[in-house]
Amino acid sequence: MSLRSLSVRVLPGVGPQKERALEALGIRTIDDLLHTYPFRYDERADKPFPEWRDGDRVTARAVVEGPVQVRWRGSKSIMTARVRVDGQYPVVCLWFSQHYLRSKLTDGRLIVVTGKWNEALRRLVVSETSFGGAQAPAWVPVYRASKDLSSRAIHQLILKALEQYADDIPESLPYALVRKYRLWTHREALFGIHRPTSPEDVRQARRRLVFEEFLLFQIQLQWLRSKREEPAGRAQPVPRDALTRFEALLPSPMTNAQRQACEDILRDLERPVPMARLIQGDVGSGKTWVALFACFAVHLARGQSALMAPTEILAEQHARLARQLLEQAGVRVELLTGSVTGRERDRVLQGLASGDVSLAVGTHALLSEGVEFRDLALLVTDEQHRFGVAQRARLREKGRAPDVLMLSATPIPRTLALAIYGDMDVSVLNELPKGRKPIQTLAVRSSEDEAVFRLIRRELARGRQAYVVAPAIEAGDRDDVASATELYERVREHLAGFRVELLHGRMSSAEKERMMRAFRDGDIHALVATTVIEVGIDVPNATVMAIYGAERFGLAQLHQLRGRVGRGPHPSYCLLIHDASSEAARARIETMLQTNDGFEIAERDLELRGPGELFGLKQSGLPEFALGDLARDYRIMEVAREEALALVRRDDFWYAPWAMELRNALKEAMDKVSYRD
Ligand SMILES: Nc1ncnc2c1ncn2[C@@H]1O[C@H](COP(=O)(O)OP(=O)(O)OP(=O)(O)O)[C@@H](O)[C@H]1O
Repeated sequence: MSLRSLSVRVLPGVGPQKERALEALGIRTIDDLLHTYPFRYDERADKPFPEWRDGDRVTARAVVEGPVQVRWRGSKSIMTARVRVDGQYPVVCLWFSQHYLRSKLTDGRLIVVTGKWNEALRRLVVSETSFGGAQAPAWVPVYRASKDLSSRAIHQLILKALEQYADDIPESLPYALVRKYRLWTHREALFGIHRPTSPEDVRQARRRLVFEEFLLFQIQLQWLRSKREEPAGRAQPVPRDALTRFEALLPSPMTNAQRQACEDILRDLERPVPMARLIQGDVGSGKTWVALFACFAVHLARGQSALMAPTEILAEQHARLARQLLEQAGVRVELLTGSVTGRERDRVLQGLASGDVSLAVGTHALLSEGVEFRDLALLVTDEQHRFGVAQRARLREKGRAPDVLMLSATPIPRTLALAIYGDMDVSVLNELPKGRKPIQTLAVRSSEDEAVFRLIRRELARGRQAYVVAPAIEAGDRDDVASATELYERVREHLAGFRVELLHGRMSSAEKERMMRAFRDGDIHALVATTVIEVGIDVPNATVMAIYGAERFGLAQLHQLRGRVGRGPHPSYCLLIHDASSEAARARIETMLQTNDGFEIAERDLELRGPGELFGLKQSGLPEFALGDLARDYRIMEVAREEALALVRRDDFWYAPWAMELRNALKEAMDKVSYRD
């Protein structure tokens, strides 16, 4: 009999009413019940007596010092006894309706009592008693309850089900996995999570159940991915020495992380399935070089690449770098954006169609009508362009199932990357190029921002440039602009003699781009801006990032903004000007002062805010796990992913008996959750 089809009605004491109450909590079967997990455990602190406070729930070892008295109020009994706690403190214990314990409370007997301390009466109202010196369970699971069903009632039902059906709980994981990771069996884990005798029980039980949960999730992702890989791509004949030849073009050596990512890409290109790889890099870690290597390798294999940026100015920036590095090796690079028109556009289109252009750098314009490649083999895009089905179809028309490389400008914890992009392979750039000067981050109270201006003036006088970011305002654009304008006036006063400009969200994109260009070219000394400052903009001469209202920004945003400086040979500064009063705001600023590492910051962000909040992914299919926690359990996610990959690659996974229970669990999970494409 499968517990998945056994109704909770089989349990003694569950009639129609309880059945309905359980159903309201989503519990229909014994299997549902056993997999209803506690959301916390109430710890029974074993505090020494002098620390007991009125109302505390405490557990104590005590010796009975007689006399035991029982009084009756109607049908209810009240029993009291004098005991000595911890061998020293005399206390009166009180039991309601537990007179049946009387015969056990013999003089001099050691008992362990748990109850609530009443300071005024100096009495402990006992709810649980154990004998023989055994330790009472220290952790009591607490379940999400409803008004019809208390946590305690749910726990009782679960314990009954566990006792009655323990032998019918199947082992869902293949034995080899259970052994390899020394996991508890499914049955042991259920006992551990619902009836722990120590924190270690809960830890082991969780480890096993989270692994299983993540494994099921990853198998689904891998399965989706294998479907996606069905339309065969092609193996690209990249020469063995491609990486060496690329490195010879560079002004300085690649970081180890960059080289590793390039090797990952080479391996992908050589496989006949289309590449789907995400480059996860911290700000300034040099993602563009890696992307350009991929384009170069494809060029050597006689294919064409397209590199798509979210804005024209970023496309220009990439095109310039691509020309600098690759043209000397005979790679023809062209820029194609909305502003490229007329004869110039015709010339570029012709080059793409004939195959003379190996690398097209541009914006969305690359996808528009009339843009034809002779043989588009690689598409490099920004994370923001995560393609929908329609776009993918359009691309397929332009090339034959091209390889795809995606760049992510926001470091996110690896776990989350795996969870969100589990259908892609991930390379991480967690290392900055040598010779970067660390950015000095300082927190300044807004009333003391004179110091900020002193520092900016000093830097500008040295020929450097500065960004000043105006506070983000939730109320909307209008206030945003007003506050930015106000700040702009102040900055102008303080920086008299320098050229200061204002950039805000209500300017047209052409105006914004013009302004950014002027800043990039050094024609503007200080740029006051709302958060429209481009992600990814690379102005190595800028050395100050002053952020007003820093308490209102999220950690990821602060880190992105800070990443706009420290990109050249000069020492740089990030000034967080704030009026932080809330605990959370202070924690964010503190984190920024402590570390420059984007991945660490992302982890902290996740801890402080939770994944749903951080990425607004509630609707977009980031699954919510019953037990697993992406912030805490990322290692388990990594292992689960490897194992899932290995499993789905085995032909017999889909029919062999050893995987039957796992397939059943998978089917159940698939029925419950639906994923985005
Ligand atoms: N290994 C390296 N050694 C020295 N300089 C490098 C190296 N790799 C990249 N650079 C340079 O570092 C700067 C930052 O690189 P890039 O713009 O690719 O960063 P990024 O990873 O895209 O970061 P962001 O997301 O902050 O824009 C560029 O000027 C680039 O030429």
